[in-house]
Amino acid sequence: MFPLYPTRLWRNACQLQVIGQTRQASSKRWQARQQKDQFTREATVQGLKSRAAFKLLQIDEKYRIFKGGQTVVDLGYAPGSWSQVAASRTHPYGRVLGVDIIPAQPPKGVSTIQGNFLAPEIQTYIRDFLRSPDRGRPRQPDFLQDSSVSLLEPNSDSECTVGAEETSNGVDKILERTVDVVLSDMSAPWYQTSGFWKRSLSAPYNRMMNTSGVSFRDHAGSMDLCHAALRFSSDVLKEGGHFVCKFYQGAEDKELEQQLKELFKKVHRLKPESSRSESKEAFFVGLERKS
Ligand SMILES: C[S@@+](CC[C@H](N)C(=O)[O-])C[C@H]1O[C@@H](n2cnc3c(N)ncnc32)[C@H](O)[C@@H]1O
Repeated sequence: MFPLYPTRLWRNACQLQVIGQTRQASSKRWQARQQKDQFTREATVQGLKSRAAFKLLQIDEKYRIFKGGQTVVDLGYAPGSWSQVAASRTHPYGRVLGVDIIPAQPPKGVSTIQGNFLAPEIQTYIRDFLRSPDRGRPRQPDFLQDSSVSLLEPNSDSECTVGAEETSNGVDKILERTVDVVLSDMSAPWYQTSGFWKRSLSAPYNRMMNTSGVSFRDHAGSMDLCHAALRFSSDVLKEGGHFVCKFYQGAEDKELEQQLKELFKKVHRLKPESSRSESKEAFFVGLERKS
């Protein structure tokens, strides 16, 4: 029997129900928006793990960051569409290492590490992986395998750089800079408390939200992740290597841009067409790491 006069517990229960309904409504709106979105539809058609692929494809179209044979590190790879693009662009001798805090099915041809990139022990593990030049690299071209991202044609000027640019064991012995491209699409994950929660390796988005929706919080969180990605790049990127980093715009992004300019010959700030206009996300591209 419901109490005649609402108790505090009862009022709280009603409030929780309203919050639950609002969250369900917003997740329904999110699903409806996804269904209408042209990039989401295109991603499904092309066998890509998410629409995020098009942001990287548009960046690569503009700045030509990928070549065959490169070593690419993809920070915050899940569900894996950037890694799919990188694997396809660096095919057949390239290697792609994805790192994510949440478990996700590794895309084909991609090595992955699950862990918090901000944790020093995880970074040590990543560096150990990268130090062995052949770890995660295909021994021979995988011509016979049918690529699930066959519609992503490699750049016409692709070439295999293994053995051409590197020292005999593939490692820059002095600085241990083994990486050609660092990508970071990290944004602090927020657990969903209701909605379409699902226990699944192949749909990690269904367990997480990418942002809190509070712009200062998202900006501050993204600055921490970008600074960490930049510090890491400064240790592992080869001279001439490139850096792509998603960030949420705010008061501190100028300082990050300045730091990028110290490390790279050219720095661009952009918002690709496929990035939702209402979102504060934008991207920095650092081209050609200085010596
Ligand atoms: C927008 S999603 C990346 C989408 C991905 N680029 C793609 O194309 O499929 C952001 C990812 O960053 C990951 N992430 C956030 N903070 C992280 C951290 N500290 N360490 C590792 N991964 C992190 C999240 O778990 C999430 O999967």
